[in-house]
Amino acid sequence: MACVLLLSRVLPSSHRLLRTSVWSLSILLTYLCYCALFSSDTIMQKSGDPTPSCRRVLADGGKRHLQKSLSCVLPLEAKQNSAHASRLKSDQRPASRFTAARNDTPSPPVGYIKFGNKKLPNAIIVGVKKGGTRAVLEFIRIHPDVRAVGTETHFFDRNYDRGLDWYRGLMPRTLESQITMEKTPSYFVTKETPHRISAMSRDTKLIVVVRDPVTRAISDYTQTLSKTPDLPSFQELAFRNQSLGLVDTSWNAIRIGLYALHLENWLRYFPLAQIHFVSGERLITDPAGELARVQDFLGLKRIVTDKHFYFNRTKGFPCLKKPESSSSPRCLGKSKGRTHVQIDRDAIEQLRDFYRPYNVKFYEMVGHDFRWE
Ligand SMILES: Nc1ncnc2c1ncn2[C@@H]1O[C@H](COP(=O)(O)OS(=O)(=O)O)[C@@H](OP(=O)(O)O)[C@H]1O
Repeated sequence: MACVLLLSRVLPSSHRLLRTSVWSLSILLTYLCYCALFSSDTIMQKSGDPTPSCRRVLADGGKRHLQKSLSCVLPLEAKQNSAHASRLKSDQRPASRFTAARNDTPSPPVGYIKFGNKKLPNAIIVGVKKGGTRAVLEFIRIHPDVRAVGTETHFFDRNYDRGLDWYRGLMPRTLESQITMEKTPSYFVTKETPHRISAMSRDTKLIVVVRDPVTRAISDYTQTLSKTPDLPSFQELAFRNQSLGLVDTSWNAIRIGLYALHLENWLRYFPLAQIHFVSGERLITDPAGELARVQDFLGLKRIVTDKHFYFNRTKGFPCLKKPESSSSPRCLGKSKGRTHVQIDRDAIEQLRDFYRPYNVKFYEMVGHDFRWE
């Protein structure tokens, strides 16, 4: 622009035509310079790679923004694996598999790194509903060699038609040394499930969290009542005729507690040694002890120990201690540990009498007395 002004001063005023041409040329040149300078930014915006807010973070380049920058470019799975990688690091475990993510060596763009592969589960928590399945999954998945699907997949009971590739797609990525897990408590009482799981792999390890069937039924009812307030009373549903002590075994809350019957179906497809039973009661009084047995069963080093738990008096349950990376301890949500509906003693006694022979049979089958009295 300065050149143009200079030119227009030195030229005589009679050369108006020439001056107009120089002005036009200068405007054109200015426009071209502008385009050349700012075109790269325009292209980045159009390609839509980072979101605008992420672009700001990336442009800052400050160290404290690195974490946020990663979350801008990493896909969800890579983020989870990145979290897992840092967890391994804090456990002082070898980080050799994660060297690709270090920025002191040349590496591909972070957004394209994917750790491990999606594998079908090696171990499944198959039941029982309201037994304490969520607690077992959340406790075992703090083990660095375990990765799990957070939600219940219901593949083997409701989604079987979608096929194994769909199921595999739900799984988190795992490294060779890690095991994949999921939990869906309704599997234990679904007739087709044992056969379907054995068709996927006869080596699948199965975990069943069992709890006194009477307390379990009340817990089940309490949950349903919280969603359906106009439900008939517990007694109305549990008995065909309460004065005669006739229990209604067609009611799911009762049927689920017939553990011996359901187990018979599983034993047609899996040896007992491949099924591990967790005591729902001991899971509350001694979570570390139960988790030690779960880790042994899964062939894992005992890494989850009593140092990971504390008893939360307000909640009335064990919770996970505050992890280094987080500001708050981890207790299970409000849907776990609801105050149970009060059921009269007679009804409870009748149900205890009803379940006793099934419980005894179950203790014999598994070789362990759970002492539900
Ligand atoms: N640590 C800890 N925190 C909270 N709750 C715990 C814990 N350990 C076991 N439990 C018991 O788990 C019961 C819920 O069982 P599930 O997780 O299998 O329920 S569900 O089937 O997934 O809905 C839940 O049952 P209710 O107390 O009847 O709600 C708990 O008693």
